[in-house]
Amino acid sequence: MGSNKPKAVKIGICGLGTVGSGTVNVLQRNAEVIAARCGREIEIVQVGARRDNPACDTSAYNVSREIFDVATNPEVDILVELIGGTTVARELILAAIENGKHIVTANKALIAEFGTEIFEAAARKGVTVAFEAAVAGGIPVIKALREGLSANQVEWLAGIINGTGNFILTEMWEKGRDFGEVLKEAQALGYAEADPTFDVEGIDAAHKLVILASLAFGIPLSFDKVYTEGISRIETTDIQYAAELGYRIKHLGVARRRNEGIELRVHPTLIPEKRLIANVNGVMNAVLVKGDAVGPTLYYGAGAGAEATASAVIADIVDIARTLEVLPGQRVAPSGFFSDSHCSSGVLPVDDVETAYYLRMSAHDKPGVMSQVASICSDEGISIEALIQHEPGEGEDHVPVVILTSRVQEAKLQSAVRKIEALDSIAGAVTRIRVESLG
Ligand SMILES: NC(=O)C1=CN([C@@H]2O[C@H](COP(=O)(O)OP(=O)(O)OC[C@H]3O[C@@H](n4cnc5c(N)ncnc54)[C@H](O)[C@@H]3O)[C@@H](O)[C@H]2O)C=CC1
Ligand SMILES: N[C@@H](CC=O)C(=O)O
Ligand code: NA
Repeated sequence: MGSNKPKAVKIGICGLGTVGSGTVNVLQRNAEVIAARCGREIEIVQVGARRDNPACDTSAYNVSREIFDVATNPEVDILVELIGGTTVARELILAAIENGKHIVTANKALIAEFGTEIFEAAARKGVTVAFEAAVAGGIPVIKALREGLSANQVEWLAGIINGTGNFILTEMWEKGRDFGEVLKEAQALGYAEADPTFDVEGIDAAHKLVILASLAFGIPLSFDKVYTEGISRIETTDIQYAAELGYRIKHLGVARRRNEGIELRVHPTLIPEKRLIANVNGVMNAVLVKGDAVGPTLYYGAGAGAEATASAVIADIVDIARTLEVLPGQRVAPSGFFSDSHCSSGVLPVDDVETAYYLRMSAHDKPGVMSQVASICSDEGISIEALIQHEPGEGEDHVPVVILTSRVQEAKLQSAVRKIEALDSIAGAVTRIRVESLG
């Protein structure tokens, strides 16, 4: 009598860096439990890597120095792309799809910028593309949005979605460490992107935000429309003033549905310290999603790192393995929506966005300065909700002044700041950081 056990699913892994080696290690260590959950074994039939990585043992596998061998290997059911970037990775994935392979990738840049092309190619070939590891590392937030929250109209989402950035801000706040030194540590720990500018200038978070927004609202992937600001200009002084006012500074991605369109923005943000998300530290990420039916939900976990990310990569492999024999139309679509034109809302220009603001300026220590600033704010319809002004230091004639404003439209805030900076009694530029209550 023959066995009814389904045949193993055969995977090819391309890229043996941080995530690739983590994936090999977790697949080896947890092979039994993964196979039990999957209903079949997962067999690595080929690894594409320029060189071996001492962090994992691939001696039992067929290792090719040419990753495109994996895309053409007739044995491979699923190609796992872990090389990163948007050039070779795009060609590799399109070649693999053309050869009928399913795809698992951790590559947010690629999905955010070329996802539409890749999903269309996959749909034509009846294969699937899975990318849980692309957003918030090990947190199953893509699955939550695509499946767990499918009954909801998502009203907004906000997340700490870059582990490197959160690690840097946390170390600056908790230990007063220097920005550059902490970034180097994040690179050594394998958290940072190949080009760490992506982490510190908000580009990586913007990639992730457009993926989340597309899944949440059914809008096209629109990376070019995200307002993007990073953490590179955050100073320890601002972290300390924010704390004095009862806030933490976090780098946040925000996507909000409004009647006029969708807000898509990533930037440093003051968040009231009593919010759970304000206390998400180190490499941890968290995503808040507000659905009309379920209300607010929060997803928390490691946003980067070898095994945390491997956890998401392998969950995608398991998902595909479970539905290998299912007809393509019966699988969950990569975008979570079967209708292409689910939502026609456009992305709003940042000038239309309304938030409260933290402003820090250096003011001449003489009477009347604050009334000039207050009068400029009032002319733009801005009220001052809180103010910090310390005594000047010995021999100093300028003092730092910190203001928390009411909610104000971006364009009006910028106009007020220009007028404040033009005052003789204000030295240099005004530091501005948005404030979100997330209530
Ligand atoms: N490191 C992390 O914590 C996370 C990374 N990701 C994503 O996972 C992907 C991989 O990231 P890491 O493992 O951190 O990068 P990595 O730089 O550690 O590993 C990439 C590997 O791919 C190899 N590679 C690059 N181009 C190649 C080519 N043309 N042929 C053969 N090998 C090639 C490199 O030699 C390297 O070993 C990226 O898309 C990244 O954004 C996603 C979530 C978390
Ligand atoms: N560089 C990224 C890695 C995970 O996506 C980060 O720091 O979050
Ligand atoms: Na994830």
